[in-house]
Amino acid sequence: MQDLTGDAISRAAFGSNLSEGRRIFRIQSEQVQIANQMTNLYIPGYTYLPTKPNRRIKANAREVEGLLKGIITKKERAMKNGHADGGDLLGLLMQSNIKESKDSGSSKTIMTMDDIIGELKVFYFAGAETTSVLLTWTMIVLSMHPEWQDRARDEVLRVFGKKQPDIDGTNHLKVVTMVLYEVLRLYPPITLLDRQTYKEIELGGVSLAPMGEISYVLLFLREADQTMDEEVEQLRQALQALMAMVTESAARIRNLAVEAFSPLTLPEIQSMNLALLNIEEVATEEMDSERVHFGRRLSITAPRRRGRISHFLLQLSTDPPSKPSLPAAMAIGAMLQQWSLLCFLGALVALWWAWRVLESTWIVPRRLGRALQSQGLPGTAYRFPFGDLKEFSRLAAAARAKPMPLSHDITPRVNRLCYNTIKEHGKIAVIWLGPTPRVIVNDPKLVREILANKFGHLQKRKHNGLVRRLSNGLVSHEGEKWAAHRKIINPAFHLEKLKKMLPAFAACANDLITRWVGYVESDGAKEIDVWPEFQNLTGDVISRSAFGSSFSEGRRIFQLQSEQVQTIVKMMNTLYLPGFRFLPTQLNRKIKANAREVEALLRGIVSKRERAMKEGRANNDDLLGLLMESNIAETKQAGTSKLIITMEDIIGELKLFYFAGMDTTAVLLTWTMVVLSLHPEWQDSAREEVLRVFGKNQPDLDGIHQLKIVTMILYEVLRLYPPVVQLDRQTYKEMELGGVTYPPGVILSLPIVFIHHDKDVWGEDADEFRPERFADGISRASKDSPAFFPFGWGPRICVGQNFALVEAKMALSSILQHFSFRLSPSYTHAPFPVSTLQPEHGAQIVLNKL
Ligand code: HEM
Repeated sequence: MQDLTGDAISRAAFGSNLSEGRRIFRIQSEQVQIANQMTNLYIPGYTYLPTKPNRRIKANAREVEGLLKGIITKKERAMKNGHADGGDLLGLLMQSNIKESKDSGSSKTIMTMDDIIGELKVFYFAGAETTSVLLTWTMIVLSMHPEWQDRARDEVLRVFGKKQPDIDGTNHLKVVTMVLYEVLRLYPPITLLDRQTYKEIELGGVSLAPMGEISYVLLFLREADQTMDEEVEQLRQALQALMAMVTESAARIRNLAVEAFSPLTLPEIQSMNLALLNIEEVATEEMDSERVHFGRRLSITAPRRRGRISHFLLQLSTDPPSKPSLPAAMAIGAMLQQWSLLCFLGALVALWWAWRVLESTWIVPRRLGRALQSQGLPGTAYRFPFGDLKEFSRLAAAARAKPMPLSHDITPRVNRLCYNTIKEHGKIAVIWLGPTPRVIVNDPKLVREILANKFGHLQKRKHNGLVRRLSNGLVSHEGEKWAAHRKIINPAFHLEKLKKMLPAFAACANDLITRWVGYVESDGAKEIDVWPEFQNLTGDVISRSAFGSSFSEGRRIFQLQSEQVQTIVKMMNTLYLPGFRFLPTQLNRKIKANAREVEALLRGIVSKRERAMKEGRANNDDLLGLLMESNIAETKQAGTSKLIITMEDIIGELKLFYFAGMDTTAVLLTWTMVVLSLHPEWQDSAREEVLRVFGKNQPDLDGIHQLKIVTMILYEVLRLYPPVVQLDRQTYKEMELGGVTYPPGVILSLPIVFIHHDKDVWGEDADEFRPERFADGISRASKDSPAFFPFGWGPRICVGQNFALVEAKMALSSILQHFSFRLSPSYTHAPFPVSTLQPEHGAQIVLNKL
């Protein structure tokens, strides 16, 4: 119900920007949870402390505001260009704001951007949670009273039959309305309303002074020991009594406070090793700047604050404690000893860190650079400490700044530094993105040799701990661990297992089509940005096929994983210094908090499944079930009692499925839509094939295997726009390759996108879209066969390639059955590599219902 009402607000507020809306409502729900945890004890100024909940709240608020700002700006632009539909809440709000501002004759709008953001945030707070608890209690109450459930159903069926409820009909629902009223009476979503007196008022014969609620009680105990428990308890009781009285009437505070404290004698107070006791309470003007003394050490002060409200301070002075203390000289000596030990340890850590930095940014790169140069390898020389990183960023920024024509010749935009290097130095050349040499290997034969890795001299690049938190699974394992995991994971992706997941693929594709039909029906033709739509689709597909029914938790995971990708990619394109991940920077904290949340969600899902399997009530047709079954089978075969893949390992693999399977397939579908819009003749042939094979029926696996043209098109899109533009391997032992001896520690960069566009390999038409080159299969498509590596090659080839291709064919077939499409005039062609090759400004496509 939370999902439902959040979606309802998102759609009602933002129309087609639904996916951003969803993310906002999730963050807002989290904000409510954190705020609820914090309401118990609030200390003024607390919001400024860098505590975990405070940081989280601020980061969340920034993200929500950023998202809302983006949506509003987009809407403003669309309104200016006259192609905004104003049918959603945001549109109506903005139109009304403009109209009211015009009517009032002012040049500035009445509501600023910040005001609008504030209002939108309130819609979520006020509209999502309240309506969802109403629905939830209604379901519970109607389950407890089936006779009312039946009456409500009879009424609904009488009014609507099985048709979609409409607004006229809802006005005729009498029983349903009565039920909802009664639920609202018994379970009001908001249980309590508060108001604060601001001037003196009379209410029910009692005069209430202007007064706030108790803001907090702070007990500050220093060096307390057990013998004081009793006295502390006494004082605590007195404080509670005081608080109870304070709330009665501010006018009577002083007298009652004295009463409460008079039983506490001075010797009692003195016997306590209580250095400071501090109560702050919002009080009245009457108490203003008044100090009331209790004996010698206890006083109450009420300093003025901002005229109207003042603070009420109860204080014990800090006389020397009665406990015998260390002689001053000894205490100072002990402190110095501790201090010098700390300094010494600090200096050791600093020295170690300085050595690590020097070694990694100066000694090692110079040694490796000399080893490569001496063999005549062309390329750039190392420059401390960034190498070509700054040039890389400058060229990337320059390439991004310019729009590119609607052509498939994308390599100069995707990686300008690599493009320039290949042009200047040839197909094998060195560059330095930071202090590690990177050899570009733009040769399919050598790429196959590297990916085959027959002698085990190569490994995946070792990423730092933060990157590993994104996807610590198969893709980053090496050696025996990789082999054991791959053996267990492989069966889960076999074609016959995909058959079991097909209903999940179909359900997600149907959701997408229903949503798109909804968009189009209201407008005839409709422009949508298909990139976020496909991200949602592929995230949903992984969630459903990995977790079956625990699919809604899956949604939250894929949103967090997408966010992680963005943050980590940002970090990977900067210079990484050893130990950096331990610093509490905003980026590091965000990555860790997200990783913790994803891991906790996954741990919950896996434990639930383990329990269900033990109780024999698990349905193991999803990826998680298949993985767990295969794990048990392999463990039994190996004759060990401990499972080969631990709970932590399974969590790592599941995270990886999201990371590896989501954006990759989403960009494949996105570029396919763009390319088929540019080449309508291929769109038509693909549609003819799909209609010939399936008619208007739901695509099935047998039919999917018969799709020849669709397959050729997907291959050609994967060639021109490979989702993974480059693969990296790092030498781990000395090795020989193409006549050069590489020392350990060199990165071999395999620029898939450059190989896929190389005219020497594919012919003069390499930059053109010609799916027919795949008519006789992959190996005949290029001169130097095979030179097609979208899923990698060799033992580490993508385990999910069948999954991705079946998913893409299912989605594309469903789209072709229902729509024709073309590029929108607002589309800007801007392929850009983030972790995958993404459309930088989205992919705006105009859909026409067939
Ligand atoms: C169009 C979609 C996809 C593309 C282009 C793609 C591409 C790749 C590539 C290039 C690799 C090799 C990485 C390397 O050698 O360094 C890889 C590995 C991998 N992919 Fe995919 N992938 C796609 C979809 C998926 C899906 C849907 C899943 C899972 C649900 C998946 C899971 C994996 C895994 C687990 C590995 C690691 C294999 C290993 O190291 O043994 N991929 N993928």
